[in-house]
Amino acid sequence: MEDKWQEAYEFAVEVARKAGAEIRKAGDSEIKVNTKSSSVDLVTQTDQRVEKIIFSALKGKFGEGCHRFIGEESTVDSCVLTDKPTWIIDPVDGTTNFVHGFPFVAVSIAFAVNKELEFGVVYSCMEDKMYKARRGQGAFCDDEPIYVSDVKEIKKSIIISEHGTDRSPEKVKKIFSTMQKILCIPVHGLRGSGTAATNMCLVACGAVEAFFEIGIHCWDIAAGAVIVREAGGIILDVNGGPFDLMSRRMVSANNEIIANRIIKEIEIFPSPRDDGKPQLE
Ligand SMILES: O=P(O)(O)O[C@H]1[C@H](O)[C@@H](O)[C@@H](O)[C@@H](O)[C@@H]1O
Ligand SMILES: [Mg+2]
Repeated sequence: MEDKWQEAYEFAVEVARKAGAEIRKAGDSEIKVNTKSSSVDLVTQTDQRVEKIIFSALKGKFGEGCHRFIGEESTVDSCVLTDKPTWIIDPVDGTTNFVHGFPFVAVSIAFAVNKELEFGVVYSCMEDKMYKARRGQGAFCDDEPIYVSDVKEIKKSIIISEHGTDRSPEKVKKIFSTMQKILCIPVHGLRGSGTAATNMCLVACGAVEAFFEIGIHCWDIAAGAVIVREAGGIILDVNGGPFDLMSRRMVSANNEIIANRIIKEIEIFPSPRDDGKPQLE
């Protein structure tokens, strides 16, 4: 049977690598910082320019007719998944890191058809590491197969959590209360790279056991979701239900035991969905 999406997958890897090179060479002139949802939710000209580069490469190859595009800096098509082939893109995941020269910045490109994620590509451009996965065909870093950790005891785990860009006191209180409860299980450690896409790849390659966050967006996690699953991991909603790409919350983990142990400690707070539908409790 013809494999319809292999060419698109390989092209996405090429585009991610080129986009990463553009990020690396962006000089100080481009790091003119603007803000979005809060004074700490940063965006730069590089975010906008690199998204344009990615979009024009994909539209040039696949046309604008039947493919839809969801991108952090434009969301020309609203964040509603249809059955149409849909690209879900974060051109610079870890923008704050990029502005500060903190070396974890990723290009995240995911592709969905019939509302199912077909492949994900995450290029950690400062590390020059290419993570990728196609549904049902395994996960890779620089073409080497990667697998989640086999740790089942929470007290032998490292957990990643991020505080996000919302600084409202009630949310910050819940985020840090959750972190405190997890830290004092105790786990071996808490970490965070500052980019959700990279955090998910760290789960996929077994460097950490889980990453959870409330407040991320579909473009931050769509590619990482494919990579975690194909590396043998699991992704759930923070309430233990099924993962919902547009819900702006998730737990990704090496196995169900670790995922459910983390879920027990998470203090959930509301976060408006990417697709505008009412948020679940
Ligand atoms: O760099 P972004 O694309 O804005 O996403 C980041 C976010 O800024 C940061 O606060 C964390 O939520 C990360 O998990 C996101 O990837
Ligand atoms: Mg992002």
